Amino acid sequence: MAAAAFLCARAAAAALRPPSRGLSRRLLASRVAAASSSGEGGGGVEFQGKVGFLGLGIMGAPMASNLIKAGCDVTVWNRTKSKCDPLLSLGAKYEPSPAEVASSCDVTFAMLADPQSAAEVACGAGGAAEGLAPGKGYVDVSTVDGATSKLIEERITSTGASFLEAPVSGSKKPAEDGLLIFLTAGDESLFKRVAPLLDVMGKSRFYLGDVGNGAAMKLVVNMVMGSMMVSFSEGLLLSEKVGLDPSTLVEVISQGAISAPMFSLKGPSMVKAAYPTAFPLKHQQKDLRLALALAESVSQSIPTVAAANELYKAAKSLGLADHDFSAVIEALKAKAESSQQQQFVQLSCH
Ligand SMILES: NC(=O)C1=CN([C@@H]2O[C@H](COP(=O)(O)OP(=O)(O)OC[C@H]3O[C@@H](n4cnc5c(N)ncnc54)[C@H](OP(=O)(O)O)[C@@H]3O)[C@@H](O)[C@H]2O)C=CC1
Ligand SMILES: O=CC(=O)O
Repeated sequence: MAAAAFLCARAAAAALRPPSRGLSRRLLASRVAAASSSGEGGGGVEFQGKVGFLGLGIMGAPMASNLIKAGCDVTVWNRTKSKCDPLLSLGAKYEPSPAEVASSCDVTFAMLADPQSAAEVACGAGGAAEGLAPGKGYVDVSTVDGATSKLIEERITSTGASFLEAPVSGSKKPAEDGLLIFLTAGDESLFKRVAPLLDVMGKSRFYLGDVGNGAAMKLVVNMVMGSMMVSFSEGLLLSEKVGLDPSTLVEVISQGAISAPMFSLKGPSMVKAAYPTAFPLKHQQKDLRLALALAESVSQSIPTVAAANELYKAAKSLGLADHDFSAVIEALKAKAESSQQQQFVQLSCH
């Protein structure tokens, strides 16, 4: 079972593709109903309990918002309390700690920045585990490494509650549109229980077996994405250097075999040196760092990813950590400038 991946076919949800900007309350509510009545997932029991949501950043806020719009009874918490306000205006309740959210809800989702914050919010003082008990569920949708996920699982299940890791593929807009891809692993009955909720927030869900497999799948996907972005950046800069219009390159790529939504989406703003944050560069670098450790654990060589990681680190040191990850192109520009300066110094010295 651990190695087997099951994509749950959800014909009803697939038929309910969202409009281009966000999902209407009616559409979201119908998604809950469709997923609940589809009968798949061990009975497709309708989710009627209370839902907690911890972490209202770029991803957590629209995910929680979609649950509220779908008619779920949602209680939120965020370290920076002001980020709860838009959700409270939509009808969410508030509790002052992760423990209190978990104790007042049947199932609690967590969407935190990194392994450290995910572990702290789940297992630290006032953390979710303190409010959990048998019958409750904890679903961590943050991108972390398998070891962190297993540590969280151990603490959560020690309370008698059940645990599901469920990192997501898809960025800010897919989160707004309810089009995320869930990469889940862990307690299969919890997976089935929260399926109607996952179907509100996402377009598909994979169940991958043991805890760690969801994290690993997410890291592999994101290491490919991070390297693709570096390669794309190199292409944009080279095209410009040799006198081509990089906007034309974006168009050419969009029509061929290497076309990818990411290139079409990010390319036009990258050409204008604009990097509105959808996926923060610091998180992409974190994912590459974790993917490198994953590869190391099985002695797998991933030299392209290692090189890409260095570039994201350089971009962070240029102050670009909170920009979109497409700002990695600025690290390449800085490299080109510094090698030009070095050439100039060498020429002047001779
Ligand atoms: N953005 C994207 O496109 C995608 C991101 N992801 C992953 O999802 C996760 C969240 O990403 P995103 O929403 O973009 O990130 P953000 O940086 O926007 O949000 C991070 C969240 O974590 C909270 N947080 C950070 N440190 C702590 C801490 N020590 N204690 C408590 N809370 C903390 C923040 O709280 P506060 O508001 O107080 O800072 C905030 O709620 C990451 O793991 C990321 O890799 C996955 C898919 C896509
Ligand atoms: O983790 C980022 C994403 O776009 O997926």
